[in-house]
Amino acid sequence: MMGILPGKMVASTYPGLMLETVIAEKKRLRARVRELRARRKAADIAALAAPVADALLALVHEHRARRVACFLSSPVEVPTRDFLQRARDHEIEVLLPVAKPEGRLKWVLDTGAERQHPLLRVPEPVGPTEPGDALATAELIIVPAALVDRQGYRLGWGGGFYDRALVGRTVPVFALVHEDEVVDAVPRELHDRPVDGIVTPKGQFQVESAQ
Ligand SMILES: Nc1nc2c(c(=O)[nH]1)N(C=O)[C@@H](CNc1ccc(C(=O)N[C@@H](CCC(=O)O)C(=O)O)cc1)CN2
Ligand SMILES: Nc1ncnc2c1ncn2[C@@H]1O[C@H](COP(=O)(O)OP(=O)(O)OP(=O)(O)O)[C@@H](O)[C@H]1O
Repeated sequence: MMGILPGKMVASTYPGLMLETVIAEKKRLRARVRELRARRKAADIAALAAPVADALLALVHEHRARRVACFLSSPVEVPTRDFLQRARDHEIEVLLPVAKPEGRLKWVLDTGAERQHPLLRVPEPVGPTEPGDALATAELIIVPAALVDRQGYRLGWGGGFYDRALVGRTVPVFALVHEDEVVDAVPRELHDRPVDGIVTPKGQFQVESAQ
């Protein structure tokens, strides 16, 4: 198999795959997840809001976190707004991401105000961005994903936003996905780092430790 990066290998659950193959496979999987998500019915997604809020709140309490990072779900993601409302009621601060064009995330404390991102198909919070490395002030980080595998390797939407934001983080990071988005193996590149746990509407799971 020849290509633009011949011979560059990837340490992965897909041993021996060329880097270009991993990238193509990630692309194929993202398209597949997009397709499956587009088929989900709004009522089915709405029914997940309360159980997910329970699961996330339990996680926050378990970690005794007073400030967490989460995200404003799109209409096809696991819904987060019930959780955000309950976090507000419990005086738990939630940092929400704003995607900047250079590929970085900025963080805004949740107040309930939001708007549609002008280019991406996701909502974003409205409010002042927190200064400095705001994510470093979160005691627990909940991240979106297209897929996550049982070792905690996640596939995002290819922007590298979370890959960059999570470099060097030491607090627990949990991926929030639909139940059928937890898979056996996600293709890995060297920059990919596993999350510590997974939350689905069925509850939370610790990931299997890497072999
Ligand atoms: N709700 C949410 N907010 C988020 C993200 C996310 O994945 N979900 N992000 C993650 O990096 C950042 C924004 N960057 C993004 C980059 C690409 C796509 C994207 O291509 N999305 C797909 C599928 C959308 C969906 O499932 O609703 C698409 O537009 O086809 C989305 C967000 C920060 N905020
Ligand atoms: N730590 C990093 N620093 C700089 N660039 C990075 C880093 N991690 C990943 N990238 C770049 O980001 C791009 C997307 O990476 P990848 O396909 O793993 O994204 P993803 O995990 O799907 O997206 P996200 O992290 O936004 O959820 C790649 O071009 C990659 O080189």
